[in-house]
Amino acid sequence: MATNARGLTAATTVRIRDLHRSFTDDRPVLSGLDLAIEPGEFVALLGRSGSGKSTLLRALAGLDQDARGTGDIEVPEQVSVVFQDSRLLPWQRVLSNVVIGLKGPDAKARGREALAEVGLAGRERAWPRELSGGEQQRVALARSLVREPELLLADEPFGALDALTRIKMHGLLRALYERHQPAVLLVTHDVDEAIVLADRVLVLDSGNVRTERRIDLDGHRDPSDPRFARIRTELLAALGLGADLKETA
Ligand SMILES: Nc1ncnc2c1ncn2[C@@H]1O[C@H](COP(=O)(O)OP(=O)(O)OP(=O)(O)O)[C@@H](O)[C@H]1O
Repeated sequence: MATNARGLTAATTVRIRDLHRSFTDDRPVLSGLDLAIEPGEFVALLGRSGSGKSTLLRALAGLDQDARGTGDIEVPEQVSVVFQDSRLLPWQRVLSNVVIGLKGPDAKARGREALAEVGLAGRERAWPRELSGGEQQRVALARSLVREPELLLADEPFGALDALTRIKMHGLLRALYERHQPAVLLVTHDVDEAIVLADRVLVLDSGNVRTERRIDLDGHRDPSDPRFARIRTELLAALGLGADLKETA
């Protein structure tokens, strides 16, 4: 089987073995976590507040200098990260933000194409402050995808958006995902968001993945579909919430 530069087999994009992370001596955040993500697989990660979702994502992104711990982490060469805030540079125009650090004579053309893909053609010369929160997140997505990542890490990318914009962003992310086919790890509090978007949903609890649910709904995923509702109930139970509390975890 083919292997890439870091020795991963072609059938795996992410592999984590026996991952331990903590910030203090008395309380481990991740304890013995194993995880594999296949190429092009969309995985959502749920868990109560403080369960270690961001810690796991940051470990995969190599951004966890504050944490101590052991374990093997294998990720592909090209990894992009999006956060809840767009992290655009306010002194750079939109197109410059998208292509920042990107090499090659066609960087700007690729940046323009990425902006068109997220519905922002014509806004290349705008300043970040001239865009709405949703538009700024679109720019952040364009900046991630223009690098054609094999792995996209997303830490509550829609957490700060209003409900309507969030639904639109779900459609956009799913369309971008289908076109570019990166593996995705999406951290979210929103159970419905996880079911709408992911192929597989994991629930993190007490330092490890305690529940894993493949989303076997084909085509358009409708929250009013009884099968969707059943999966939601299952995941809410895994989060320790009753069926009557279904908005967020
Ligand atoms: N830099 C840090 N220094 C000290 N403790 C930290 C640090 N980052 C995270 N922690 C602690 O680690 C635990 C897990 O945090 P983490 O942010 O991974 O949880 P989370 O599941 O993403 O939470 P939330 O859903 O609220 O964002 C928390 O108890 C948090 O206080």
